[in-house]
Amino acid sequence: MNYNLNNNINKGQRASNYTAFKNLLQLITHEKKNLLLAFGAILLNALLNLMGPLLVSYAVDHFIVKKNYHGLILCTSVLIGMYLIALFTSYFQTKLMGRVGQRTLFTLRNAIFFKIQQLPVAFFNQNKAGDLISRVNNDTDKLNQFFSQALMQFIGSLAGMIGAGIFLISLNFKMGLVTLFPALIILIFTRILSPWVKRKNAINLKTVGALSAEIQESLGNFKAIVAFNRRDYFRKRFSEANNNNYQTATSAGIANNIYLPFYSMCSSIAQLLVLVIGVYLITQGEFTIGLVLAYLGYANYFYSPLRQLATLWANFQVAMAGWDRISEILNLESDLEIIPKKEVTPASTALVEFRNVHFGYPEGKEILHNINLNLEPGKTYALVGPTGGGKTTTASLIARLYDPTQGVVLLSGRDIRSYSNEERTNKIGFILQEPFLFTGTIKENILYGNIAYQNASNEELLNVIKASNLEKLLAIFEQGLDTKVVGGGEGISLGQKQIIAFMRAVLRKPDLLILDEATANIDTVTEQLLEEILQKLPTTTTKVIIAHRLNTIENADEIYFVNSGEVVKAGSLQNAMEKIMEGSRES
Ligand SMILES: Nc1ncnc2c1ncn2[C@@H]1O[C@H](COP(=O)(O)OP(=O)(O)OP(=O)(O)O)[C@@H](O)[C@H]1O
Repeated sequence: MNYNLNNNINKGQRASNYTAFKNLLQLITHEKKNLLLAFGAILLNALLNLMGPLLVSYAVDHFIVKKNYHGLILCTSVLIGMYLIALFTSYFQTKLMGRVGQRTLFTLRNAIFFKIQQLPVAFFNQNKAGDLISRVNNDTDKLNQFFSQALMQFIGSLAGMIGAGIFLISLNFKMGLVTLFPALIILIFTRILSPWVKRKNAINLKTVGALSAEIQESLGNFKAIVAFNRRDYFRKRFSEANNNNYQTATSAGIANNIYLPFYSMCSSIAQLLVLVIGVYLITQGEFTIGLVLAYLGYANYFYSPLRQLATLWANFQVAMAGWDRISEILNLESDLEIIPKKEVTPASTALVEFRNVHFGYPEGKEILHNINLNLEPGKTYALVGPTGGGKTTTASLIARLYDPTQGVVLLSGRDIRSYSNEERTNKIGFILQEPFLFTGTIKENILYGNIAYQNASNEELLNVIKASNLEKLLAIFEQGLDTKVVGGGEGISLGQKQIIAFMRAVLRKPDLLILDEATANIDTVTEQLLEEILQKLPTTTTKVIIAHRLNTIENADEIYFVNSGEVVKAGSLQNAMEKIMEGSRES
């Protein structure tokens, strides 16, 4: 499956504004009560504001013209009271929506993070961490801004406009239509331009992601950059990404600001129309001054929010572009689904069996071609072959980091796809080529993913470590279990990292232990120690060892040669050596 989020195939799935917004609202259904309260407050606010021009018009025609000061004071008091309540409703909804926005941000970030964690390794192969971070941090924040600041203003402005429109039409139908005509032009203009504006914002968010990916890549590889003196190269790449972001941000800014001048112009035209026609109607005796004032007031109530809407609509486009990028992740499903359990009569006693397995990475050539393989319990297997021959890929299929493109992998006679993740990882321990350590202590790192000893005290754990013959390895670290590990294992040598990863895997007592170049950075004395520990593992533990160092594999029961899509028995170590030499010469 193609998991590349920045690939063109995903663009076809982009939702319209309406569908995107509907999907987004589904995510915040639990905020229904607060949204309704805020909605009520904003409607009340709009209604109170709308009563203003009518009261002013009434005051002019009935109290000012007729010099009724008592009525004027009363009317003014009502007006002040109304504006005070309107102020309170505005404060109330702002506070409420601020909280809704923050909670939405929280929910969204959790939803994306949890989804990312469910996705298979292929997803991480195809996407840059920086871009994913930008989606989790930056794009969700765009939505938060929309929710906490813009949504209710948006609804309030719309409600105000609809109310003002009703007043305009009901006060004088023809004049109302003339006043509202520029709004029709605005609507058409907005509909035509919105997809373009959203696209500009989507491109901008993509370049923010690319910039973030660039930063992440250079920070993650700073040692290589310094060692190879590639600062200039990375500076150039960063400048390019930064420049791209600058260009797209500028054009998104222009796109976002295109509404405002046009809306303002239409608004001024509408007010001019009211004035001209209103003055004409007064001279004809069909209108009063108060009515023209009210008309101007309502035209203002109709067109002022429109100006605000111009900015809000741009915010909405940014938020929807962000939401598209977020939904791209939320809509992904892992293709490593768990299928129903179906016992397969084992063709053999094998712990792991490959039946006609084919595999290729997305958009790549086939790496494994029709492989049939049996790994028996308790035996040690070595996978050897030239660089890039497919050893790690074979091991990854055994551990179900990927599924075969064809054929099936069986674990204890059962399709490996029918095991839950927990069952499978309990049975298989995989020590990767580049072990990753988490910030914490060695204890936390060796217990990573190990439920059995999660709450064990240091003393209890030390006993388990002794029983597993690992105490000599732990002794390499001065502060034992409490040795601090920082920033992914910085400050710890690669060999030491491999020892911690080794202890982590052995302590889980798996049925199958895969060591992928797991001792490549360990001195020969310590390697001998690891070999002894491996020998003392339960007799039923199957071991798969991938190694270039031949002394590591000399005790294997069976050696497999992996190259050019094939996994074949190499027979003796000597034979394997010759095959590797041949394979290397060919490639
Ligand atoms: N994530 C990936 N996406 C695409 N192609 C990949 C990926 N990982 C490996 N490959 C390709 O698959 C082939 C086999 O790679 P693999 O890592 O299995 O080889 P290997 O025998 O373990 O090599 P080495 O001895 O260098 O570790 C190589 O051509 C490699 O470029």
